[in-house]
Amino acid sequence: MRAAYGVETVRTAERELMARLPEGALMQRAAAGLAAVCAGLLGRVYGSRVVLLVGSGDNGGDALYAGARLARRGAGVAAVLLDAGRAHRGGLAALRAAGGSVAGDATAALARADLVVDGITGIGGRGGLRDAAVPLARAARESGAVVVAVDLPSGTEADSGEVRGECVRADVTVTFGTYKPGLLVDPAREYAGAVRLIELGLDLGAVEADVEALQHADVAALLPAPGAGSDKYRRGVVGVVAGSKRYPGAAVLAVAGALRGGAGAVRYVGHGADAVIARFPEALVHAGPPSEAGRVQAWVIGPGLGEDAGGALGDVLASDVPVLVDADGLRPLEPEMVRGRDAPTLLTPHAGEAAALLGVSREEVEAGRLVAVRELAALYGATVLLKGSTTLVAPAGGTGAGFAARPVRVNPTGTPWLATAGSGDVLSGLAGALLAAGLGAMDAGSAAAYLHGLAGRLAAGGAPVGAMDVADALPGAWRGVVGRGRTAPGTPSGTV
Ligand SMILES: NC(=O)C1=CN([C@@H]2O[C@H](COP(=O)(O)OP(=O)(O)OC[C@H]3O[C@@H](n4cnc5c(N)ncnc54)[C@H](O)[C@@H]3O)[C@@H](O)[C@H]2O)[C@@H](O)CC1
Ligand SMILES: Nc1ncnc2c1ncn2[C@@H]1O[C@H](COP(=O)(O)OP(=O)(O)O)[C@@H](O)[C@H]1O
Ligand SMILES: [K+]
Repeated sequence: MRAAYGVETVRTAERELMARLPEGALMQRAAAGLAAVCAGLLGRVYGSRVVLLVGSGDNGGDALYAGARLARRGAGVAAVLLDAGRAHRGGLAALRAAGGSVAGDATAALARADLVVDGITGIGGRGGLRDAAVPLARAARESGAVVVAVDLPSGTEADSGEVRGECVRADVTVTFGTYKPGLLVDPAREYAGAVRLIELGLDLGAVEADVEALQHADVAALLPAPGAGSDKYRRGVVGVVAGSKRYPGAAVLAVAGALRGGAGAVRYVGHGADAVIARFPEALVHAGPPSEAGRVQAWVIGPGLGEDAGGALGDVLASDVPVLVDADGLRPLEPEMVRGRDAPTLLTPHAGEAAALLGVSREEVEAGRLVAVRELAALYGATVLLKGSTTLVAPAGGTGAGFAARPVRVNPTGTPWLATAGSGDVLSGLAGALLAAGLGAMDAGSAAAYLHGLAGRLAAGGAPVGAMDVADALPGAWRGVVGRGRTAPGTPSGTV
């Protein structure tokens, strides 16, 4: 599990550690790690040109001390100070002592740079870059130099992943002590590039993370495997209420996801029965209301249902088994239809559907995904999986302190190739099968998103794919997770 902690938690842990270490030791650890990453990126340090963008806090201090280390190895290091009177004094003295300088002309220095170190703001930055820093962020981006962000790309919000206005776009972010939520969640994640963690020795073992990301080994441990005593009922029967005369394909895709998710059997209810049977003769189909379709261990309702989702929705929500509500099933959904349920409910909106449920704009949801997913989980008292470029899963909750303390999961495996019609239907079926197998709603949602992302990558291989290709790649993704997860835990390449 990869964990990310918010600013207050990081500051508390840093204070506790600093009290046990000589003064400045932590900043030296950070600067040493930062300088080592920069040296690796430069290849040859001697003779290279490094520009430090230095804000007035400790983030700038890290940049200055790292710059001093590079200057001692023969790099030409120039610091651009945002506020000359407030730059970190010790760091500036160290840079000067090592032969570095303060740049007179920032634009000229940036134009010649091989590597730019962004030390404008870290966890102390608030509310987007201030005016004086904006042209520097732009010039860094346009310089063609490698940009290394210190702790966070300046201009991103550490706790929420929000980006307000101009922001430094980094090739690599060297973060200290722990990941911060903003490094894992879009839109900020996109600005961070590849993220490298430098351990500082913070003691966060007893603290609940704010955001966490499953890794191969975590998912491998969650996925069900049939045993000698298994039969189709014990493996879990999924009921799928999806598709309509207008959208029969959604039924096929949701059933495909459910079958590849390990369901012992799939009961399909709706107007897409002929299409479902033509593609999946193993499906059991039923024309009547869901409550008369026979026993299931979980329901999936919504993909491609069209306008008349209301009756069937009431029917499945009245059941005593887990229910996943997606797409058209979300439209008639009111909080009170979900809040009183004893069995888990998992809602899987994309940003537009989440916006409609919250009564805000889609842009607002996309700009503040963490806030939106937590709000929805509180409003509906349900687990919520918010789809998109970084899919998030928030635990069912109320508004109490206990709720706020539980981590939101972020999926690290996604790929933009998944943004294709019907791929969400596959995800619904897949997550429904995991619910039917007995996984809790958080685990079912996050393991499904993980496999779905991997399947998208496998199917795409760098070229466009359709939703059925993603479904067909699920067994390969499953095998990859189970096989690798037991021997060599790790994330797929290219993800944080
Ligand atoms: N506390 C510690 O023990 C350690 C802290 N470290 C570094 O210290 C950083 C935190 O330092 P600080 O608390 O001094 O905070 P920062 O250096 O992140 O930022 C605070 C400074 O930036 C200015 N500022 C705030 N918002 C701004 C904006 N939107 N645009 C431009 N300037 C803005 C403020 O006026 C303030 O001077 C971490 O991110 C990390 O890089 C590391 O050295 C590791 C050890
Ligand atoms: N930019 C993106 N990067 C990664 N994944 C994405 C992106 N956009 C969409 N996705 C994923 O693609 C799937 C689309 O689902 P959805 O929006 O429900 O579409 P549909 O209703 O057509 O199936 C979701 O799993 C979502 O997380
Ligand atoms: K920074």
